[in-house]
Amino acid sequence: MEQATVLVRDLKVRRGRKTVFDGIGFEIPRGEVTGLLGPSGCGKTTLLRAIVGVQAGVQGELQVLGESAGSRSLRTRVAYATQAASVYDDLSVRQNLAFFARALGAPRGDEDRVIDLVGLRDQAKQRVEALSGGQRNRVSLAAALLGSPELIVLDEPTVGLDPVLRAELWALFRKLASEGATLIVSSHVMDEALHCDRLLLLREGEIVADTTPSNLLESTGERDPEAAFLAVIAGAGSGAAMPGHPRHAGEVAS
Ligand SMILES: Nc1ncnc2c1ncn2[C@@H]1O[C@H](COP(=O)(O)OP(=O)(O)OP(=O)(O)O)[C@@H](O)[C@H]1O
Repeated sequence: MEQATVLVRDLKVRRGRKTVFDGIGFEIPRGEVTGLLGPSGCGKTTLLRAIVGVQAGVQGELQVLGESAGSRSLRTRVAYATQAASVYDDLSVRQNLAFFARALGAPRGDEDRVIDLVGLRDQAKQRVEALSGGQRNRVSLAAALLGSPELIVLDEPTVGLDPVLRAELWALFRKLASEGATLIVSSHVMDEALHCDRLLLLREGEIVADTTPSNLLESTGERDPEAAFLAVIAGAGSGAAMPGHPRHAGEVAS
């Protein structure tokens, strides 16, 4: 069997006094878009931070592309775009990306490739401070795509975007996956589930479903992901999803 891009076993994470995860496990296959979905505060950002190796207080097994999460050798193979755009306001879009490209050792001219990918060619010469919030976030996303990383981790990349831009970004994520990249995309908007190949549904630090969009709808008998998520939660509340119980591909707590 092909090695999973991300393999998590008995993961425990403490943040301050709070236990955010108390023994979760799952695998993320290569070349797919996995949606990490769940309500605000359920642990999405904490899990993404653990996967990219920047979260403190982590215990358990966490393998990324065959290495321990956060290993030095993963620096250029794994990209992470946080919720808050981390870009320089007083530089233009192209200057920002040229700077990050040099820092990463990305190929010459890679900034223009990623500017085109995120649809910011017309804004390339504009200073970031003059962009809209959604455009700023796309600069951050473009930075994550520099150097063609194998694993791309995106924390709520579509938040605050209009429906047209959202659809364009999901089309981009699908294109990157079709070219072989593995994407993990978090969202608290359940409708975004339908764009993903796989879903990890989180609630209060527990994986309540590790499934596909079609299995989620089929197993709950619901038509839309929001209702399906609520049905899964209702099932979890009845004791079907035990805390820390490792779930298998396609399994839904119901
Ligand atoms: N620095 C911190 N110290 C202590 N607890 C924290 C810290 N950051 C987050 N938490 C707690 O950890 C839990 C998970 O937070 P996390 O940010 O991972 O959730 P999330 O699903 O990404 O939420 P959102 O969708 O609102 O970004 C929450 O209960 C939160 O209060």
